[in-house]
Amino acid sequence: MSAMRRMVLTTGEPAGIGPELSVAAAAWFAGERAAGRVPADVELVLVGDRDLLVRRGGQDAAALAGVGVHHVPLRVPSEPGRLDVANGRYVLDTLDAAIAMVADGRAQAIVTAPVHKGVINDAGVAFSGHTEYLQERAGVDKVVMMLAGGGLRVALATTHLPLRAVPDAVTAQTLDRVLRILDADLRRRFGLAHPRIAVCGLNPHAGEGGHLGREEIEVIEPAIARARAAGIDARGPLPADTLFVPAHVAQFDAALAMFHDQGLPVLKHASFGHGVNITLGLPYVRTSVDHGTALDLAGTGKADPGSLQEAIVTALQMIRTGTQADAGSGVSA
Ligand SMILES: NC(=O)c1ccc[n+]([C@@H]2O[C@H](COP(=O)([O-])OP(=O)(O)OC[C@H]3O[C@@H](n4cnc5c(N)ncnc54)[C@H](O)[C@@H]3O)[C@@H](O)[C@H]2O)c1
Ligand SMILES: N[C@H](C(=O)O)[C@H](O)COP(=O)(O)O
Repeated sequence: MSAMRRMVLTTGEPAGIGPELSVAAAAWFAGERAAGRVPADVELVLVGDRDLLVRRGGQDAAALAGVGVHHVPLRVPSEPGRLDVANGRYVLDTLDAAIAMVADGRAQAIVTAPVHKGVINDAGVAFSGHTEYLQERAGVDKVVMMLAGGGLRVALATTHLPLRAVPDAVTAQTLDRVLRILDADLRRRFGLAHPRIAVCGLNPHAGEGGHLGREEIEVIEPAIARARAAGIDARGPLPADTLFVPAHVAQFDAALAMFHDQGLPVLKHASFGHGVNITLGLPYVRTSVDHGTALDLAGTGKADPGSLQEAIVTALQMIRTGTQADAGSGVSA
């Protein structure tokens, strides 16, 4: 790893709150560095249209002088709260620029402000989310979405899928890969020596012994058994409705939910505005906010910057922990 550690922050959908939060994050970051709470050899580079950032940044815009800005031009002018499909491609341009920077070692982490999935699809590009886009661009067969906040870590076996498609996507192969990636990155990127993973069932009451669905018996239990045989401390399948009660939460380091809205409502209830979305299994660190584009708040200055700040702090911790783990195992990063 080069002496300078660099995080790139993609500034997100231009009509949303991403640009103003990114500039606010730049101001906060510069203050943290000046106060010595962020090491002097850590750099933040914003990726987006420079004029847009200056306009949306308001009084924080002066902070742009203290961080790097990698200019990516808007395709058409952008107004707060008004999506324009012509800028769908702009959003992907910012992601591609960030990917190029981690791919050639200029940066160690990507932090993403929120994008609007719908408008990118309306622009004619099939786009499920950053998670799937980064997986494809990195050329890896699987990554894992995990959100952290409020004392919880919740990973997902499936991500942005119609609910109707979920049971077919919960396969032996998927669970095997997800459990291995989750265990490996909890060790390498979070420094947990023995991660405990609580696995949710898919059906109510984890299938009620097969009376409310057989996925637990036929797919999830065998995957847990294979994981355990491989040295992974996976437990379950457990009923998702009670897995998150406070007395149980202390007994595991991460929960694995079977689908998006099984796990994320719990996490967002516990920590909305301060949670972090993390992609595990990439060859670099990627974190993001726990919220979307909030078109209703864009340009008002009322959006809470907490989650983006947490995403930056988490990315930095993950870089550090990964570097220490690699040094300990003789891998050069
Ligand atoms: N990381 C990401 O890129 C990401 C994450 C979640 C959702 N999204 C996308 O964002 C778009 C809009 O999604 P949505 O409307 O379901 O969710 P949203 O998070 O944009 O908005 C939900 C509610 O939370 C409020 N809110 C959101 N962020 C806030 C903040 N920082 N401070 C204060 N209040 C905030 C909004 O005003 C709104 O009332 C969708 O296209 C979705 O896919 C992107
Ligand atoms: N599933 C995420 C959430 O609810 O916060 C969000 O849609 C972002 O996903 P990507 O990081 O894949 O864009």
